[in-house]
Amino acid sequence: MVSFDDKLKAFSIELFKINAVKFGEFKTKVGLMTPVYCDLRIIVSYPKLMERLADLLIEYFGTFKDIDIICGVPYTALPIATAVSIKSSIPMVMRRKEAKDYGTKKLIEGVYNEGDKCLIIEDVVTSGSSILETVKDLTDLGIKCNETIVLLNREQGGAKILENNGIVMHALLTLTKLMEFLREDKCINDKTVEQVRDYIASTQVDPSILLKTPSEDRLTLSFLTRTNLAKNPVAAELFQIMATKQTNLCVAADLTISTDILNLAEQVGPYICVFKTHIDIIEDFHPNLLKPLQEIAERHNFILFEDRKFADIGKTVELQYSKGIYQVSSWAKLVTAHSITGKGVLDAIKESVGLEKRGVFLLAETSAAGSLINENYTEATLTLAEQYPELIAGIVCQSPLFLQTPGLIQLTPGVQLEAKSDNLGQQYNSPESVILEKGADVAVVGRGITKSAKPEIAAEKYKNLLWAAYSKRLQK
Ligand SMILES: O=c1ccn([C@@H]2O[C@H](COP(=O)(O)O)[C@@H](O)[C@H]2O)c(=O)[nH]1
Repeated sequence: MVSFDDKLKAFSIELFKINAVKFGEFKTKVGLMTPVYCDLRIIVSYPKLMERLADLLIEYFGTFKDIDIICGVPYTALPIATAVSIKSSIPMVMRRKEAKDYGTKKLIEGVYNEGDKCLIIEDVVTSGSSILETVKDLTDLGIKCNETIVLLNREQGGAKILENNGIVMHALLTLTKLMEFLREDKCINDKTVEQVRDYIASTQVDPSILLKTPSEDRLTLSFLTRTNLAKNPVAAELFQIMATKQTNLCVAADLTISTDILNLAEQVGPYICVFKTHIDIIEDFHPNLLKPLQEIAERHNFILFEDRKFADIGKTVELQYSKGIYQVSSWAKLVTAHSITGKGVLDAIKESVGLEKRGVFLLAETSAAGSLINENYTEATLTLAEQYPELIAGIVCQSPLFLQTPGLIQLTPGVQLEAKSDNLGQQYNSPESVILEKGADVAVVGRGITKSAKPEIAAEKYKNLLWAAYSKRLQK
């Protein structure tokens, strides 16, 4: 008789053969490098393999006697849960990621009763946050979720995080076990195994981060937790950079000579998460500036942000964003826009040619004294932002707005230690006050750094002050 381990090994090798598990150098959706990539969505194209997976999950889990329903974590695990449901005859419910905006607005489809015990099915677990999101929607309806069965545990801390939230994880495979099977079969070599092992050790997720539920006020959630709540991909990348580099400092590189811009990027690169430009103030601008600037951004892991403040009719914004000498859409992952002309600006940025991953910060308030923006305008700007969840990375503002939308980022300019204002209406707050009182996630510092004799030392100082204030905010 074939042992369970032998069946699991044969299944693992099949996964490798269909490229559901790959080894090499891959970029994750938040821009980090990983030596192993698992894409289990592909199993839907291999019905026999899907059937084997369902059989293995059922055999591994053992008795279903205490389970009333099963639920797959959307989307990859939905077909897996369907196969398990058919084979085990345990009814399934289905979770929507977003409530429909018509009809019943139900988040959980299917038949269930309050008090039902639900087994959660997932394909791959890293931090466990997707499982927790599904569990939250189920428990809100009175369904009990204490166990999950998953195909692959990436061993990056997810099991502990789930345990902290009262969920026991049963994993068919760990990354270690999978690599063992593949090495035995000579699909991968010792060096690959070493690389993945080092990667696992260096990318452990902090188990304390997901103790709080994602619906909490954004000011109480860590940037790492908020990575999973961001709907815009650049916002997710930015949260990840902030958490990894421990910086929420954006430098405003308002310099007018190309070499000064490049020198500044190099000097402050290690301390910032965002490099904000006004590209049209550069006197000697030539498109040749952009490649080295992007190279520095890549090397120091920060995001290029053109503070263009688009405000024209859609057609003109389309041209300003993607044409002309600056070709902003080809290099700036983030841009700013005014909401004054309404939807057209956002439709233009969304539809234009350029980088695939792009995000917009909408300006809802300004740091300028005597600004004509009023409360109604700010409110209307937030309503407009809600209509473009996948495009809007965040809001530029001066007060703690959108507290219940933790996937959005608050960017606050007007930060300096030395001055309270300049002679043209700019108003400054201290790093501590913008984070703790004004609700900023990312603080923009321009002249406080660029006018300093040693910008790298000033940047390090602002970085430390801003991060300390953010850490204090989390402990409140
Ligand atoms: O309300 C706003 C929106 C944008 N800014 C920009 O931030 C920097 C601030 O530079 P400092 O030298 O720190 O004053 C600058 O690029 C502005 O265009 C802002 O100040 N206020």
